[in-house]
Order: sequence, then structure tokens, then C-alpha cells
Amino acid sequence: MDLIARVAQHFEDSAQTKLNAVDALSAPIAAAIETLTGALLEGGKILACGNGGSAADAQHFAAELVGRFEAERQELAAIALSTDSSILTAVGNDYGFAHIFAKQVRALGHAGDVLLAISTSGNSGNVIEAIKAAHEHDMRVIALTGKGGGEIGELLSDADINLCVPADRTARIQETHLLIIHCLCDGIDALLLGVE
Ligand SMILES: O=C(CO)[C@@H](O)[C@H](O)[C@H](O)[C@H](O)COP(=O)(O)O
Ligand SMILES: [Zn+2]
Repeated sequence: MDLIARVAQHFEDSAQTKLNAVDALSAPIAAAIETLTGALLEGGKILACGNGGSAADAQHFAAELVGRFEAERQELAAIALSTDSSILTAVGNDYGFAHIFAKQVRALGHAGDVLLAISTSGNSGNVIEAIKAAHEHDMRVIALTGKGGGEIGELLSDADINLCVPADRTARIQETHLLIIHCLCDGIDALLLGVE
């Protein structure tokens, strides 16, 4: 096996997946930046959730809002729902894995907050339940999906935004999700700091 060629193919596929998404996603990402920034300026917060690599993405995003991305600015309110092992095990054990995020959305979410729901397939049950809970609380949802959007694509309302990566391979979708997350962080900073 030619491992070097294999690695090179990953780089090319990843770059191509991102290029394929530019036209479809630039405008909705800009809209998502405005939604997130507006919510934060109104005193709202961002709740982020996902499984596996997407749990890490949720944490990555929250860390960049609470801490910083590139620029120094005020701390911003964001919580990853994938981090509290006691809540995750208690709710998973007592109510089922499908409820691990939704119970936290019901506990922490208020009208005006935003749920960042991350699922490459668009079909993770616990992310779907979190979106339903967010809608119950009059929260808007920004979804990072792929593979056509799955059930999440069907569930979103007109007020929500589906940033669906036009790809079918989980790794490639995740890599593009991280780029989208950095676009969101950069755009929030630009709006808050008045950068041209
Ligand atoms: O990172 C990876 C695969 O690259 C995995 O951990 C992956 O995130 C997990 O299989 C998730 O459970 C997949 O869930 P989803 O993206 O379909 O919602
Ligand atoms: Zn991964």
C-alpha cells in the first residue's frame, strides 16, 4: 500500500469537499453569524451538542466563545452539552441516551438562546430530541449536518438554519464542520468588534 499517496488523497478530498461547499454555504453561514451575534447581544446564550467528533466540535466552539478565537473581546455565553459526565450518565441511565441533550436544553434554554446542533448524518436521536426541546423553548437552531441533512433537515423550522455540507463521508463532513465553526467565531468577532 502506498501510504503517502493515501495521505495525499485525504488532503485533496478534504480540500475539495470544502471548495464544493463554498457556494452553497457562504450565505447561510453569514446568516448564522448574524443569528448567533444577535442572540449574544440580546443576552442570550449558545448551547452546543453532538456525538463523538461532533461532541468535540461543540466543546471547541464553546471554548472559543467563552475564551477567545483570535481577537481579544468580552467573554461570550456558550455551553457544550457534551461535557458533564454526571449529567450525561444520570440522564442516559435513567431516561435513555436519546435524552442526554434534550434534558439539558430544557434545564438551561430560554427563548432567545440558540442551539448549535451538530450531526454529520443528521440522524442522531439525541440531537433530534435536543432540537425538539429547543423549539419548545422558542430557541432558534443552527444545525451543522451532512449527507443531505437527514431527519434534522426535515425537523428544522423556517427560523432555523441548516448548514448541510454537500458530502457523504463522515470525516470530510466533520472537517468542513470545523471550518464552519471557525467561520462562525471569526464572523461573531468581526460583528462585535466592528472589523471591516
Ligand atoms: O468522529 C467520528 C468519526 O469521524 C465519530 O466519533 C462520530 O462522530 C460518531 O460515530 C458519531 O456518533 C456520529 O454521529 P453523527 O455525526 O451521525 O450525528
Ligand atoms: Zn472524527
